[in-house]
Amino acid sequence: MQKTFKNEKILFAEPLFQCDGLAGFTRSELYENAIHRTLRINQLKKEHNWTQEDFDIAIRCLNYEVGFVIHLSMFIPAIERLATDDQKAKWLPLAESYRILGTYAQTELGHGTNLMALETTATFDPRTDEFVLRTPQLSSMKWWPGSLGKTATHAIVLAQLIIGNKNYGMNPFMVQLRSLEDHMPLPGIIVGDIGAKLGANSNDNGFLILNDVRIPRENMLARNSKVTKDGRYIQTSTNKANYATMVLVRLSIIRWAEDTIKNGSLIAIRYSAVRRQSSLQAGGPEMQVLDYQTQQYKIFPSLAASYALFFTYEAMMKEYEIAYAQIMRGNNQLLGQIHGQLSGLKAFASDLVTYELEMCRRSCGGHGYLKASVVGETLLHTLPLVTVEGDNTVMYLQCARYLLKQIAKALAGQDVDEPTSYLKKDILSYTCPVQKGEHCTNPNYLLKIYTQRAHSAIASVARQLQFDLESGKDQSSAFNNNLVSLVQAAKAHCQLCLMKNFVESVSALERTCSENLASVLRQLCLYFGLHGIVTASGEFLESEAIGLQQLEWIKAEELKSLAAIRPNAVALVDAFDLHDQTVMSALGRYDGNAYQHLFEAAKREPMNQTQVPPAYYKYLRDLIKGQPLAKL
Ligand SMILES: CC/C=C\C/C=C\C/C=C\C/C=C\C/C=C\CCCC(=O)SCCNC(=O)CCNC(=O)[C@H](O)C(C)(C)COP(=O)(O)OP(=O)(O)OC[C@H]1O[C@@H](n2cnc3c(N)ncnc32)[C@H](O)[C@@H]1OP(=O)(O)O
Ligand SMILES: Cc1cc2nc3c(=O)[nH]c(=O)nc-3n(C[C@H](O)[C@H](O)[C@H](O)COP(=O)(O)OP(=O)(O)OC[C@H]3O[C@@H](n4cnc5c(N)ncnc54)[C@H](O)[C@@H]3O)c2cc1C
Repeated sequence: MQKTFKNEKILFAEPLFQCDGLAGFTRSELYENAIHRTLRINQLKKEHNWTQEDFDIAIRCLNYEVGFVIHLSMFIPAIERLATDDQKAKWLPLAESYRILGTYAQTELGHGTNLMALETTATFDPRTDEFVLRTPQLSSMKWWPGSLGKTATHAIVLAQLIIGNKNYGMNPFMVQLRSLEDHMPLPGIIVGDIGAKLGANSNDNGFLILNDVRIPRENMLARNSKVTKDGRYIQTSTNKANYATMVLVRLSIIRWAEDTIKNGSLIAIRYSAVRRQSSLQAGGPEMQVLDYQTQQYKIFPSLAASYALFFTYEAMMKEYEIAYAQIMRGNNQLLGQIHGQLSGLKAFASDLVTYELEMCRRSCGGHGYLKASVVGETLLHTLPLVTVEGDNTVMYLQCARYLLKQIAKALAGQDVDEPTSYLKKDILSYTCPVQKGEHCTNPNYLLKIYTQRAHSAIASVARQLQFDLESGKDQSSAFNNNLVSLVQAAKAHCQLCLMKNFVESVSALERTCSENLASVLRQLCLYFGLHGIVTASGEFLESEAIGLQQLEWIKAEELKSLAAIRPNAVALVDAFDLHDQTVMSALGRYDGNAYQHLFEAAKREPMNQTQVPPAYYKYLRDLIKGQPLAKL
């Protein structure tokens, strides 16, 4: 799955990267540890001539529990995408050498989704050839940007550009926040951490108030638009190009989701293989809980999702690289496609993973509630992915907006993008591919069912929108009247994408891998397809892609698939080739000694470092001895 990290031994030989000790760290300790880790990985990269890919894999091996995440995943990519060549020549070397530490400051206390309504302003002052940055009111302050609280010396601030009395919309500005001498905030800058979060507390997400902060005109990142000395606004590319960084991060989130669900399914399956509980025959030996059909039903979806997301990330990375290369040459033809695809898939991947991670946690019984099982921690660390880089509902709607455009083109006989080519088909020409039970054992037949369901969902909401408009609703009311169906259509398209990538990737692998491996992957792909239909059976029936008879066959085949996957389940998670220190879980260690590792973790619990707790002397002793308690 993930390229085996040849440098794993080097990384995990150092106590800094051994994860057992993180439990019990305070926020400040987590924060410092994360910074220390990234800088040490950087040193290892130099000492061992690692590539950038090695560096990235090292961070993934640590489950992104590192510092400078936004500096690396947004600040630097934003300079690469939004700056002119001269600006890149100035800022990139400083950022890449950590001489400046950055954040991407777009979201405000009052707005995160609605970028058009961002309140921070950058007003051009032709007298001094500067921009004056201001967060005019409480709701305007930047709020959430990672590393903003205590670390960033610079921010790419997204602000409304004002020239004279005209607003030219959101543009990016490089703003120094702190002195490079003593790290103190510069004049006009009020900055700090926004406080503890549910998870990811090593990250200092911060707030930023800008009180008439002046920056030189050349600090506006001007690849896509610039302001001349005499105050003229010149747009050299679509202003959507200023959104480019977000598209990249949405792609990264799909891989983040893949990484976390691999961890979750590995822990759940390895633990379910060693956990014995109850027996089916009275007086018989206790069963591995992995042999219960219900346990398989709970955790095999996360196993299938791990592989589905791996194949989808690989496919989308290729699609993104093609689009990005064209966009950087000024050809925005694929911008709408890559935005529509990645908006939807980021939302679908993070929704899928947060749901399946909780199922993995529940499948571990009581021990799933211990931090030492790590599944719960992983879930808390993953929960933000349904919100960051675009709230999932909003992202689905962006995807749906793209799909509506595509189906309109298809119905007008125009060309459509490859990912929506199925919309060219006549919606009435579909026939159910599953005419007998054995058809349900062929992923290609299932793919046709997914295709019809997606096409039907998109066509149906497009018709309803048209009907609402023709019956006199205005555009926004018609849209708001159909948001739920639009989200449903986007999800249907995304689930088709995952199934298509899974089927195509397995058929490509079949040409080179052993038949044994091919049959295991085919089985998992089939299960992924069957399970997806069963869990959304209402939509598939509504689309007439299947009838009740087909659903009955599919449900039966899904349960058969569970038994077929069972013999290979542990091997399929071992194939992730994840180091114990990456998984970190006492329940998911390669050696299977879950109880021993749980007990070792309990012994490391700080409260166990003394036999008698301080509370005994304060409260319990007198209580136990029947002596009256002093006034508390
Ligand atoms: C090297 C790395 C190593 C180590 C790092 C370690 C780990 C990193 C790994 C992964 C990193 C992952 C995560 C990091 C963690 C957290 C990061 C979180 C950071 C953030 O959250 S940053 C803030 C994110 N904010 C948003 O996403 C805002 C969401 N809102 C919007 O995007 C927009 O408001 C909107 C799309 C909802 C609406 O846009 P709009 O107001 O312009 O209006 P329209 O809907 O009409 O759109 C107009 C037009 O523009 C097109 N469009 C919109 N967005 C885009 C886009 N992104 N790209 C291209 N085109 C876009 C839209 O389609 C319309 O076009 P049309 O032709 O007119 O239809
Ligand atoms: C851990 C974390 C890290 C972050 N890091 C950064 C960062 O580094 N830089 C940065 O700039 N930002 C960052 N953010 C902010 C993040 O990008 C925003 O929170 C995100 O874009 C969602 O916007 P919001 O918070 O305004 O939610 P809102 O949009 O207010 O969402 C609230 C509800 O309103 C709904 N809603 C909103 N608009 C619509 C609509 N048009 N149609 C239908 N429903 C709608 C949403 O679906 C949601 O249910 C971070 C956030 C988190 C949690």
